[in-house]
Amino acid sequence: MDSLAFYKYQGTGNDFVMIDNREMVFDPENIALVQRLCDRRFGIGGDGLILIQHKEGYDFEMVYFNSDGTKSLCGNGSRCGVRFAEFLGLVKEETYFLTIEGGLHAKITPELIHLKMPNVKGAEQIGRDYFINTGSPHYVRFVEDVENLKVYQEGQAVRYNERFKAEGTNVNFVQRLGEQDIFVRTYERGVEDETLSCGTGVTACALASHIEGMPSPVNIKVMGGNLKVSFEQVGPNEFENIFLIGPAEQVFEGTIKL
Ligand SMILES: N[C@@H](CCC[C@H](N)C(=O)O)C(=O)O
Repeated sequence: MDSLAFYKYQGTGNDFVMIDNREMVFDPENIALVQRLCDRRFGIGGDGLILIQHKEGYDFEMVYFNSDGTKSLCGNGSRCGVRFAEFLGLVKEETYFLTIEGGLHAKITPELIHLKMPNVKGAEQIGRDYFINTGSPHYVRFVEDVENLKVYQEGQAVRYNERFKAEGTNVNFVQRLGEQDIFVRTYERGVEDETLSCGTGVTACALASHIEGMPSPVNIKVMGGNLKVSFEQVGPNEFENIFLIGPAEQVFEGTIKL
């Protein structure tokens, strides 16, 4: 293989290199290649890389890598993966596909992807902050002025503290804007920087906002656009029927020399 065909997708500014790997043209063990393709100077550039593969019992399998080659559940990446699967002709109005967190359902419209997220059990309160796993681990801190916050510095201070430095955590800063509206900025582990949007992150922020009294659905402004999260509370800090809703689009396609 001396060149590789790729597509580029973005979901509210969270951007991904997308590879049609139904013929296994890309070795999922080749982490150095994931890192190189995600590099914004020496490669294509992206917050992550996604392989779309055949999988029996599912419409497709989505293998997600952060830009450093580590794996986790990616909400925006899943929404973009569904849009790419639609482009490939694998799915139409709805889909059931395999992720690192098991099978997920999604509904597809021309404008939006409605992704059904894994159920959430438990939200840990740490002082006035929260730690919630929505498929990926998320620290949530409520702040007064998120626009002027030093997200990189404040995010790193939590991500590399004694508790989180080994496994890592994503760190979200949330400002309440209205009755059902919040503004979120996220420092992502695995990218080790602020990204313009994080789907599992805004999901954690919507649930934390609900614990603080906000009803579902929660409208979320992020640096790269707008998302919505709806959910049902079924027990103390237990949530089901969680939907992450937002746009996902193809930006360009190309071929890269290997
Ligand atoms: N951008 C993602 C989250 C990707 C995983 C995260 N960086 C981690 O390693 O936990 C999203 O949209 O959910």
